[in-house]
Amino acid sequence: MRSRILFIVNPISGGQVKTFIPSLIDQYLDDRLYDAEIIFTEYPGHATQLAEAAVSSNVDIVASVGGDGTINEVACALESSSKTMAIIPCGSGNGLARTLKIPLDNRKAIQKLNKAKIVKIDSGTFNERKFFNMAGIGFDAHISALFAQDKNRGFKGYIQSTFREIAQYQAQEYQISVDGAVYQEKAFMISIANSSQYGNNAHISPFASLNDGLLDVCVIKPFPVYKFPLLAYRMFAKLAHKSNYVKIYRGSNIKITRATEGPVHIDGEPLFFPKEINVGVKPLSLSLIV
Ligand SMILES: Nc1ncnc2c1ncn2[C@@H]1O[C@H](COP(=O)(O)OP(=O)(O)OP(=O)(O)O)[C@@H](O)[C@H]1O
Repeated sequence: MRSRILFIVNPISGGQVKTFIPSLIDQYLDDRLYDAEIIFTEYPGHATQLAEAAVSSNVDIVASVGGDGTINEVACALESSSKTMAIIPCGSGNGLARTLKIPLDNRKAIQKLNKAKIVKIDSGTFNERKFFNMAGIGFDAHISALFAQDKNRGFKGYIQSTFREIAQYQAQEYQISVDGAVYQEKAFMISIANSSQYGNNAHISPFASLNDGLLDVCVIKPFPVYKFPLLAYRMFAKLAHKSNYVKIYRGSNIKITRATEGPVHIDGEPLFFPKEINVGVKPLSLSLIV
């Protein structure tokens, strides 16, 4: 029997047009295996609504065609359901897709669905919100907020915002509790890693695992701006843990407290959160085709 698959396409992710996606699906998805439907999102949050409707329908698989933000919207609806998710990476960073080794070439990613292998991954919670790749506080939350307003999405825009802001950003004090141990840290940013990378192969926590039931709390200490290229190099070389400016704690029951409420990001999407953030993990709660 053919599986019913719904492709949810975010037309703005990655700053590239997606009009070619339906013909790629038509050409490369095996129609002996799949009965496909394709819907383009019309506004932020629409992917969650479409995926929620799919959960209570006879759709078997929901494919997110976009970046980590679109994956988050779809996965929020599918997490802990009986449905399986697929990913066709079309974002700016594609952190989760890269970690799962899903081809970035859309044709190959679609063809892979014809030889589906299903895995389960953990998901994280950041207060009441779910995340699947990375959540964070500090500089990257600040950049996410700026990037969300930028019409020119994509890697270049992200790098431009980072270089413009990095020298002015002020580190903050945080209290971090990880499975009962309490640490006081002044941090440039704190990233909670389910996967190892932010996207674009920038690995902040090279040994983070998507299926260990744990999250990595990566504290990036304040650093002189001239050290940024070395820190960036270490991330791309999967050596961030060797930096004097990076500390990684691992656990499942995490609480972060800062002086005031402020920005956070959840899978790259900016939000405003209270000063106390409870972080948890739901082991193996999302089924994914890889
Ligand atoms: N039709 C739409 N119009 C405007 N925004 C949309 C639409 N559909 C979805 N969005 C929003 O687009 C945002 C960006 O999506 P996404 O994260 O997938 O792309 P990206 O940021 O370019 O990639 P990555 O997260 O991999 O860096 C999300 O916040 C999502 O809510």
